Amino acid sequence: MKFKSPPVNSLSLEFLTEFSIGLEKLENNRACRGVIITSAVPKIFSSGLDITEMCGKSVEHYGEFWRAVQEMWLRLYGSNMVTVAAVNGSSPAGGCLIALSCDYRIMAENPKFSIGLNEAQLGIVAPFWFKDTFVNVVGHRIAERSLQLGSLHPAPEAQRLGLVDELVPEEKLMEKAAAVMAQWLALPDHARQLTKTMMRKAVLDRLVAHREEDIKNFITFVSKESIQKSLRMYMEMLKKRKS
Ligand SMILES: CC/C=C\C/C=C\C/C=C\C/C=C/C(=O)SCCNC(=O)CCNC(=O)[C@H](O)C(C)(C)COP(=O)(O)OP(=O)(O)OC[C@H]1O[C@@H](n2cnc3c(N)ncnc32)[C@H](O)[C@@H]1OP(=O)(O)O
Repeated sequence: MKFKSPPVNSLSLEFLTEFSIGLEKLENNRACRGVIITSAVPKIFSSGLDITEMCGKSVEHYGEFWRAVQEMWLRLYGSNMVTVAAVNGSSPAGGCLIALSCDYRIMAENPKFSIGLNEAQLGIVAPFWFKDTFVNVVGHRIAERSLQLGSLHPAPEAQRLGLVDELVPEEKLMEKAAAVMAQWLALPDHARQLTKTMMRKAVLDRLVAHREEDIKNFITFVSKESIQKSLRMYMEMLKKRKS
């Protein structure tokens, strides 16, 4: 799957819905045993959740948007397929969550590309299931420090922390992703799938059990004037940085 929503592959409601439907179709296709996720937008894997979806909208819209974010994660993290992220650009916040939800992460070895859960820098808090996914990849201590600081890690640091599994030159990224996919697909599906479920079930079940409460929390949180102000200021900062 190649993300192609310029300029930055931000995860809008429309993008998330299309992504989830795409994953569902592949999941239901018995001929498809694995998926490599990458980007067709130069230098950007995904800029994370579309901030405009969280600014100045109705309570109903926030609820619909958050349900779509949850749905995407439940499908990807809970997928029976082998999932490989070929991270060919920067990948903050929700973009990082997509990579973290895959079975294996390969990143282009460009130190200008960074990845991490930087929510704290926006004045918002990564939800518990973003945090759980992060902890399952890098461990509690690294996740705690990185989350509190809202760190975006340049590719070499991300590899040192275990946030990505390996770095390769950009031109070799897809070749390497295909080799990793072949290695994972060489195992019998049932054994690999049951093992994956065993490792991920507790974290998936936690969101499923608290899904409606999580939506309510998101709506309450994002509707606060202080949070709206932080998000507006962050968007302004992005635009100013450009000019
Ligand atoms: C108690 C808790 C309860 C519940 C939980 C509650 C809340 C938690 C909620 C959500 C978690 C949030 C997750 C997220 O994913 S938030 C998004 C975080 N993303 C970022 O911080 C990335 C921001 N973008 C960038 O740093 C750069 O754009 C990037 C490095 C990706 C690319 O840089 P480049 O120089 O190539 O492009 P720009 O000129 O900066 O951007 C082009 C264009 O795109 C707009 N843009 C960028 N990112 C976003 C985005 N995420 N959403 C919307 N729009 C975005 C940018 O403003 C430019 O627009 P324009 O000026 O109009 O061209």
